[in-house]
Amino acid sequence: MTSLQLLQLTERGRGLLANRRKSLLLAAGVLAAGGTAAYVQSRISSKKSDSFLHSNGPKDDKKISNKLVTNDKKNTQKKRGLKSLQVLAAVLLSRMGKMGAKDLLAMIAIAVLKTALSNRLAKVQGFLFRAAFLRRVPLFFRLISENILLCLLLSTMHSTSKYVTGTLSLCFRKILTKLIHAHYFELFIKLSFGFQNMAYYKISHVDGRITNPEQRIASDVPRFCSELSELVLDDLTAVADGVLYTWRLCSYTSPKYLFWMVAYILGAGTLIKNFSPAFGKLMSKEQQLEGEYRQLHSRLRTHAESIAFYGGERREEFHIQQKFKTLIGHMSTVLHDQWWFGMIQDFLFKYLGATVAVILIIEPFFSGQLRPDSSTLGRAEMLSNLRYHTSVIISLFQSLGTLSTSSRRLNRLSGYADRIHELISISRELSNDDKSSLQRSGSKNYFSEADYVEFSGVKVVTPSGNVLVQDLTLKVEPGSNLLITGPNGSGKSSLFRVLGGLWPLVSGHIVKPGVGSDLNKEIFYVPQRPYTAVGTLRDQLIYPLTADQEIEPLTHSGMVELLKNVDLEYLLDRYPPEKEVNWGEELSLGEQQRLGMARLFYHKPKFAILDECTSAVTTDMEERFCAKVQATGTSCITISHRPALVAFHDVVLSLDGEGGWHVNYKGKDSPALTEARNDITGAFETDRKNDAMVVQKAFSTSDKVSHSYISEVITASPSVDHNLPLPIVPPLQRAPRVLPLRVAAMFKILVPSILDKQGAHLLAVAFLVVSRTFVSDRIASLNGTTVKLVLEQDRASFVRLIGVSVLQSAASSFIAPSLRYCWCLINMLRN
Ligand SMILES: Nc1ncnc2c1ncn2[C@@H]1O[C@H](COP(=O)(O)OP(=O)(O)OP(=O)(O)O)[C@@H](O)[C@H]1O
Repeated sequence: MTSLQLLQLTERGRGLLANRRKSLLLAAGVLAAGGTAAYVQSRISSKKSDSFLHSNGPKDDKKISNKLVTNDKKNTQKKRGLKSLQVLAAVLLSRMGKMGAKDLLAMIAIAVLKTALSNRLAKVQGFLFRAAFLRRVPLFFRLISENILLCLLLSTMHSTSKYVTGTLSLCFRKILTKLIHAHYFELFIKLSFGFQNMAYYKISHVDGRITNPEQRIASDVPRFCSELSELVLDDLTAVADGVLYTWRLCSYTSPKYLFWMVAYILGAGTLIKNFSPAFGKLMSKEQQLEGEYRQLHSRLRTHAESIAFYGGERREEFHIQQKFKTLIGHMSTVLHDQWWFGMIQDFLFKYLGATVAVILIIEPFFSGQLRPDSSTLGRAEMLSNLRYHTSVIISLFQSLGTLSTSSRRLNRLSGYADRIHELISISRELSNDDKSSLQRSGSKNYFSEADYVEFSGVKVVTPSGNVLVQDLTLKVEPGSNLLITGPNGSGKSSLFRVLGGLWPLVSGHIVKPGVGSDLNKEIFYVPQRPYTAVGTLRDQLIYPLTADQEIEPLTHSGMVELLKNVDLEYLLDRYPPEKEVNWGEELSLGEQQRLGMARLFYHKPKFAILDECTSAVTTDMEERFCAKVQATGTSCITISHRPALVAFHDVVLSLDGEGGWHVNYKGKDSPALTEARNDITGAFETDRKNDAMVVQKAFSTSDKVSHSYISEVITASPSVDHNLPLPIVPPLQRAPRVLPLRVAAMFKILVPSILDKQGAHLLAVAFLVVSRTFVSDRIASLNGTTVKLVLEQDRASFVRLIGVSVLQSAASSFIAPSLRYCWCLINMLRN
């Protein structure tokens, strides 16, 4: 122990052993008192819960059961959060691969290097004191250069650690996002079948347990990953610091210091744990509200045109403002909780901890256990040791503090972990449902494969439990065409949701082509609300295939042919072939529907489900489309309210909206169907008229009305005399204002804005920044005074100084979190 060589034992110091005994006794007393207090507290709480269980009267029972349920809920939620965190950590560790392992190893290396460099820096700074005290100029300059080099290395380590934390967080994000996407989108393979699990659809449209899954994927995952990797780095650094500084401290003086420190940290940690708000729950709710707020904005964007035509912006703004207000209210609560809790935490672990550290280092000099040598060299050594060991003990306090606050950070992380884990589990559960509906071929309700479509005893039930169709039994042979009619909301589209596997098949048996293969190969769905994908015109036609999935690549002449079928060939002149266009915004609704029809001609499926997909196109186009589809050998299953389409179908299924249904077969029980077809097809072939032509003709016969109105307006308007000179409007002129007037105008704007909420916060920030500078200056001067008092052995002044130091610690621990709080409030108000 070289550092002790210059610190001699005094007369009073000889009673060190006796003092140690006293300290041990005191420590044992503190522990016993703490244990008794904890025991008494646990007895009281168990008595309370006993009294909950053995209460009298129904009112009491209700209160008690409510309380128990709330407590149980809180505990289960907390436990569930921690369990989710464990699961996600295990997933990340097992899947992070070589890159993640490299990052983790780099983090460990950085943590060790940082600790070693900081330790060396503290030592060099101690040596600097000694060199200055002994006036050894060359040594001083050598130490200064080493100091600069160490600072450079430390700053390099700092930014490298930030970089590695970022890459590790990115690696975690990739793993989690891939895992979520796997359940959210991907096909699963069963025997030779693949089957779309469509969890992305079911989560939002069927299941209802998760709202805003996109918020969880796009916001919760990155936040969780970056906070987790930061926590890993901080804890690794704290462990490396803790190990090295404990060893350094034990080699400097008795392990009693360490004991006191650990006792202090444990005590403070327990105190803080009892105060800590439920940050996990708060974070989870914040993300939920953020998601809801974001969703309202994306709804506004999607329906901007309709809202603009309705002039509904006030109403939409009101909704969005309400949601924003709720979000801001919650965020203010979180900020407020973080503020007061950060204050207590900073006070106990940072500032008061540093003061306790200084007392532990200096106290032996006053108690006489250690005394500086009276020689100049002895004093210089003492200064150097004091400087070094003070930073050792402060760093040790900080590392222990970091470790003890990890539980709070884990608690916060568990909020995110719970939401992510829930999304993964529900997606997995929903995809497993699909698997089981395939596997249940022995049971009553299942899908099987054939080249026709058949429903046997199928029941269509909405996710909310309403029965739309009861025991439907119907067969559609290839080459036959089915028309489905019925009032709005009777379940026409829902029948296809069940056929396509979007909604579960609760009862009955469905036979269809392409079970397990891509549904659109055999049964192609053309919806009423057209969908245009991101990409070129060619991409629209081959959707959902991509260029590399095409079996027969679509040539330019093929594209012309497809577009001609739906009168859209002009699009080829309007848009260059490679141009990616926002088709949903640039094409009219009818054009989009026609593009959807052209897509059907490209895929040439066995069955086409046409769900009112021609509602926005002209009737002649609709008829031509139906004829063309049938000519290509595709069987149509059409939902339509237009009687003209009856002619193109052999079977009509009518739903009554109350669970009942009725089937009419052409030529069998309804000759009207055949007649209608003959009539309409005849008209279609002989006298096919464009709707636009019909409207134009009708309009031209009534042109009297329109002309009379226009001519009335023209005759009522005053005539313009072109020779009359126009009046000259003088340009606006402003006399330049004098400086005092300009300053006064500026104050007129500034004063009210300073007096409003944001101005008050800005003033508070300015005040806090000035206070922080003042307090930092006072603390620096206190450190200098401490050394002076040790040299002068002025114990009374030292005790006073410690009192002042505690006050300043309290001030510092108020200032830093308050600054953060005010700054966040300003940002929130600015948003
Ligand atoms: N995700 C859902 N959750 C609960 N109910 C739903 C859901 N989707 C649809 N429904 C309900 O199911 C009923 C049938 O809807 P469906 O879309 O099948 O009607 P439709 O017969 O096609 O009507 P339309 O002729 O207006 O297109 C409606 O009352 C609708 O409100």
